[in-house]
This record gives sequence, C-alpha cells and structure tokens, in this order.
Amino acid sequence: MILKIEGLTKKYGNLIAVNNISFEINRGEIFGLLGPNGAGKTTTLKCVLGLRKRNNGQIQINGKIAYLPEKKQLYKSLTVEKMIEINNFLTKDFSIKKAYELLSDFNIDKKIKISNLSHGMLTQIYIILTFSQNADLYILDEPTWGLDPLMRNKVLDLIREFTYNGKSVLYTSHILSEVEKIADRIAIMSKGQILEIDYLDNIKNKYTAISLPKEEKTKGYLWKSLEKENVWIVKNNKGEHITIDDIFEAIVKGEW
Ligand SMILES: Nc1ncnc2c1ncn2[C@@H]1O[C@H](COP(=O)(O)OP(=O)(O)OP(=O)(O)O)[C@@H](O)[C@H]1O
Repeated sequence: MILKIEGLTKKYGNLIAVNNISFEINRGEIFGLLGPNGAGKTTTLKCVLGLRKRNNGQIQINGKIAYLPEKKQLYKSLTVEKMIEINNFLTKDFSIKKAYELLSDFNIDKKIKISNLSHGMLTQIYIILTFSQNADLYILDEPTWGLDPLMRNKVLDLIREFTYNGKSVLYTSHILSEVEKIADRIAIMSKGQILEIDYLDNIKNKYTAISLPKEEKTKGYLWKSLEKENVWIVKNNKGEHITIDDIFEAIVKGEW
C-alpha cells in the first residue's frame, strides 16, 4: 500500500468540502478519483500533499510523491529549456535526460518562451516536469485537460508505463472514457463524499438500468425521467447493461 486515507474531513468555513472519506492505493495501481465540479477531488489531493490542513482523519504515505496541479503556472519570461534546467536544479530525483526525451517526443522547441505556449502545450510542459521526477506515487489533477486526442493517448500511455515499474498513480478526471481505458479502481465522489468505490469492471457489473412507471419507486438512483416512466440505475443483474458514463451520471445526480 502506497497511500491510505482514513476518515478524511476538510471544511472551508461552514462548507464541508471533503466529508469523512477513506480509501487506499496499492503499489502498481492506477486509481481514478472521479466527480463533478466542486465534488472535493482537488481538496482531497491537496490534503494528501499537505497543502491544505485537514480537520480530521489520517493520511499515511509510504514513498515519494510527484504532483501535477490542476492550475498550471510557470514563469512566463523563461524558455522551456531554462524551466527544465531550474527544475533539475531544484527537484530531487529529477531526470533531465527523461525531460528532454519527452520534450522531443512531444515535439516542443526548447527555445520557446513559456508565455508563447498554447494552453495544451503548457499542460505538456507541466507533464514533462512532473513525469521526469522519480517518485513512488504520481498525483495528477486533470492531467489531460486541454490536450488533443492524440496527445491525450500519448499521456495515457506514459501513465500506464509508471505501473510497469511498480509505481502508483492517483488521478482525477472528468473524461470517463479515458478513465475507463487506464484506471484499475475508481472512486466516484459527490458533495464531499465517496458514493462508490471499486474495480471498474465490478462497478459495471454491479449496476443495470430498469424502467418503471412514474408512480413506482425502487431502491436505486433515479437517472432519467421520461414521459410515462422513470429510468432507475439499480444494483442487480437484471435489466439493460449500461456504460460507466451512465452509472456516473446517475450516481452524482440521483438520490438513492
Ligand atoms: N480555498 C478554498 N476556500 C473556500 N472554498 C473552497 C476552496 N477550495 C475549494 N473550495 C470549495 O470546496 C468544494 C470542493 O472544491 P474542489 O476544488 O476540491 O472540487 P473538485 O472536485 O476538485 O472540483 P473541480 O472538478 O471543479 O476542480 C467546492 O465547493 C469549492 O468551492
């Protein structure tokens, strides 16, 4: 086990951003933390990193962490090359060789100024700086946000490569199709709580969709309201097979 979170709670004033959540990440595992905007994902990551002071709970980390933040800020007046050199100087276990390999792989000119990078290129530079660190756990907050589909796949391949060497990944994303491609286990978070946590395949097998007349209620998430009937996502193995996108939507919007 590389990370263990038990009963984590974080409040901002009266707002409970993270409400008593627990999960752990094993070595060599890719763990996806999913949830709608404001669910508490970034706050969870920041508590793990010690960037936010938690109100309650235990966090156990067994190794070194590399972190890719959601908000990407770099010194605008520097060139990419200078930025890599500075990171090499300041960061322990940084591989400048890997940084230049990734830079050429991403096809970015090292002489370009940070201020002249497009949004997607800035994300790529951040990815290079984070992925060139030798760590046991890579915490990635929306790593593929703003990347084109080809670049996204390249980054997903790189993330997968970490696990071949026994490294672990905790990452957040809104793009479920992407999570489906690489995550081993996922947690679905909404309003500060974890509503579902399991291996992806188990979650997909656990839920099915059933349609019921409007007046009938059942134990499940109300997913869609049609003219004459309601569609519920329920935990059993009868009914229609559904995708992880649909399960996610029902869980975060529906009342059980
Ligand atoms: N520094 C802060 N001060 C006050 N409230 C905050 C602060 N940071 C986050 N929040 C609130 O805490 C809640 C959780 O925010 P958080 O950024 O953790 O969500 P998230 O799941 O990462 O969302 P997104 O997907 O939009 O990035 C939100 O209601 C947000 O407004």
